[in-house]
Amino acid sequence: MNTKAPAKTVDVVVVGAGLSGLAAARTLQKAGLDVHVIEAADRVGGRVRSANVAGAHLDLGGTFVGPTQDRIIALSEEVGVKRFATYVEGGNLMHWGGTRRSYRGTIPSIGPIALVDAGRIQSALDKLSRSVPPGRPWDAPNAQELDAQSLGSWMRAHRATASTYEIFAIASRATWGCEPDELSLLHALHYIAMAGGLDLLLDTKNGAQEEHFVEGTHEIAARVAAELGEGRVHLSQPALSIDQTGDVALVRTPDLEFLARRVVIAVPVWMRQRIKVTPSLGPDAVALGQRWPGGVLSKAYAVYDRPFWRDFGLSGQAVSDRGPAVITFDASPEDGSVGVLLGFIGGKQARMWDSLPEDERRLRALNGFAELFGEQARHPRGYLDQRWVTEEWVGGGPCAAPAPGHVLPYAKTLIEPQHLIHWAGTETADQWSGFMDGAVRAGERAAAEVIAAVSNASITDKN
Ligand SMILES: Cc1cc2nc3c(=O)[nH]c(=O)nc-3n(C[C@H](O)[C@H](O)[C@H](O)COP(=O)(O)OP(=O)(O)OC[C@H]3O[C@@H](n4cnc5c(N)ncnc54)[C@H](O)[C@@H]3O)c2cc1C
Repeated sequence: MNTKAPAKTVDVVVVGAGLSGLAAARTLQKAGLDVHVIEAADRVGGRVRSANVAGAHLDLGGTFVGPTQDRIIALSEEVGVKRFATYVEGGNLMHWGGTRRSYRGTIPSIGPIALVDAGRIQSALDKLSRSVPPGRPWDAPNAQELDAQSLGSWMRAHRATASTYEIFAIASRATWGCEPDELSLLHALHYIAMAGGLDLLLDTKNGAQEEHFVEGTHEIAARVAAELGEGRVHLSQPALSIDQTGDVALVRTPDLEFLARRVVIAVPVWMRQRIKVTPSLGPDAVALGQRWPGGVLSKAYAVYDRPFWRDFGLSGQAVSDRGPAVITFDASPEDGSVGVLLGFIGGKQARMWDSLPEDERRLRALNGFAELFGEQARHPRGYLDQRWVTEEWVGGGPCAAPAPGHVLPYAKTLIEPQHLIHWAGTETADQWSGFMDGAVRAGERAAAEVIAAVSNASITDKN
């Protein structure tokens, strides 16, 4: 017997309550539309998630923001979530080729010759990225040639030294959750262009890691969801199917049905294929969902009585060629009342480490912290890790990592509306795609599309 309530007639259904879907819903509601959000998981936030461990607040997914990320900053300010500067005082550390050294700045000091070589590759990548128009990678000169190469093969063709290659491999693991050989060069360049250059992308001070949020990033999502009002966000309700007939879309979840004038889909691009859409999206749009997989990026957090590394003049920021965490940050609260080390584990290291049992993951992560910061790091008062591939409705992160040859054929279908369906999600942004800022921008852009479409339809109806 079918016990479902009768289909509810609404203006817009938003699929996915990550920052993108929530930003879309907020904009649509402010424009006076009747909006409902359906979310597959039992919580809002998607790739932003928080936890409290041993007195510390931890951001398990999206964490940092920086200059030019205006939309996430504006949204956080509107809902009253405050920011503070990431701790950067003192020396950074690197564990490289079996030895530990201190350095300042973003590129580790692996010796003068290696430093020059890393700078050369960075300049060349930055220069090439400026030839890729944000939001239109297909318009780049030589787009085909750029898409046919991987970031790794390009570095080899440009005779990057082994150290330079490894530095950019670490950046690739932490940025895209994949190895340089797994990523289309065109995608890497487009991503860099959308961030405004490698310095903005990789730096802490004056870059994307400059600040984090006092109450955590999840609080932004939670407050936007609360603002939407009681009964507007439906948890544990994955969109199963969307049937578009004439000017109405029937959206089905396990327990609910909606008849909507428009639908905004704000799920990770590789999750699109789990929703059955009729009429079919068409071969390229279907292939997009299959050929733009999520990367593999995990996090390990250790909580200490104090940020003890600061006593030794260290910032807590480190790079390691051994891992499992290849990059670390001091993620302590603003008042330093407890010490928090955050380690990023990505790409091939994450694939190996993610499959270990929890006690083994913890042991290896803390060994890595101890190699960098000394024996004290082996004994935290709390520990937590997060493996994003294991999240049923996110299944990877931080963003899409398409292989060589997989950008050009499908990129145009990323945001092309399909009859009554509009696309959001950070992967569809043309600035800071892959970041929380891109998620908010994409949600607001999709909402603007819907508002225009619905007002045009109303004018046509009246005539
Ligand atoms: C480890 C890690 C670190 C990161 N660090 C940073 C950082 O420091 N700074 C930064 O700016 N960004 C960072 N990011 C990226 C950032 O978190 C994401 O870009 C952003 O949160 C994506 O938001 P979104 O709304 O586009 O997608 P998501 O957050 O993935 O939201 C999509 C939602 O759709 C839901 N969903 C999926 N399928 C369905 C379905 N069929 N029906 C209904 N709902 C569905 C999912 O459950 C999810 O809630 C990081 C990400 C990770 C994983």
